[in-house]
Amino acid sequence: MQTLAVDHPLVAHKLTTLRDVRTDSPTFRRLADELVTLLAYEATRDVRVVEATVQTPVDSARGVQLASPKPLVVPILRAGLGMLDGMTRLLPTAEVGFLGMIRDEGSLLAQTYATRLPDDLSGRQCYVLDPMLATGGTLAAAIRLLLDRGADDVTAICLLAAPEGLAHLEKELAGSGAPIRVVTAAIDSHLNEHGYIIPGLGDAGDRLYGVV
Ligand SMILES: O=P(O)(O)OC[C@H]1O[C@H](OP(=O)(O)OP(=O)(O)O)[C@H](O)[C@@H]1O
Ligand SMILES: O=c1cc[nH]c(=O)[nH]1
Ligand SMILES: [Mg+2]
Repeated sequence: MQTLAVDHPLVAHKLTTLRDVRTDSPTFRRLADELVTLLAYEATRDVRVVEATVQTPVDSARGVQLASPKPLVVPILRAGLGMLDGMTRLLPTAEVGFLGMIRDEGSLLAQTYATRLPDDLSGRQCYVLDPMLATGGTLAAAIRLLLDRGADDVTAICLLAAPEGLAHLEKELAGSGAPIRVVTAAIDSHLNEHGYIIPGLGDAGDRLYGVV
């Protein structure tokens, strides 16, 4: 599994404001949207393309186009939805599927409550969107579900990741055969006893959707 913490002053600046408890939900939503576009630029370095020739107004030009089948973008509801527009801005022709998952705050285990995805993902590159990689339980379950349907290349795009969550993903998904990548704005220090990322940014879904 490859992990990339994107090192860029704009990412760092936007993340700092995103963390700030004084940042209201409209601003939080805008910053999450801007951050995912910056992260998606790095996360799509391996997006599959095929050679293509087009006619310019003056001559023919050899280039590339996105390969088929089209990539699949999977926001994990609720908080992942705040990253969807920023991702489709970069990959407008991608298909979008949905997973609704919620972490039980006692057991910290992820439950899936909604699945709107193709049954067969053979040969598909998938980009999973979830702002927070804390224990890794949610993303591990989501990526496992995609691999079980045949996905052969999965990249998770997060805003914050905890070392514990990265280690969990590594353990759960090692040996899956398909390339698994995590692209994040930062790797934070640790999880607290409630499974929250420290220093983190609080509950991403609550901050995105005005739950005070
Ligand atoms: O790595 P984990 O320990 O699984 O925690 C990360 C998950 O927790 C939060 O979701 P939550 O369950 O709070 O639901 P929400 O997205 O609707 O807020 C967050 O959006 C991630 O999906
Ligand atoms: O810090 C955390 C951990 C899990 N989920 C969140 O939204 N924030
Ligand atoms: Mg969530």
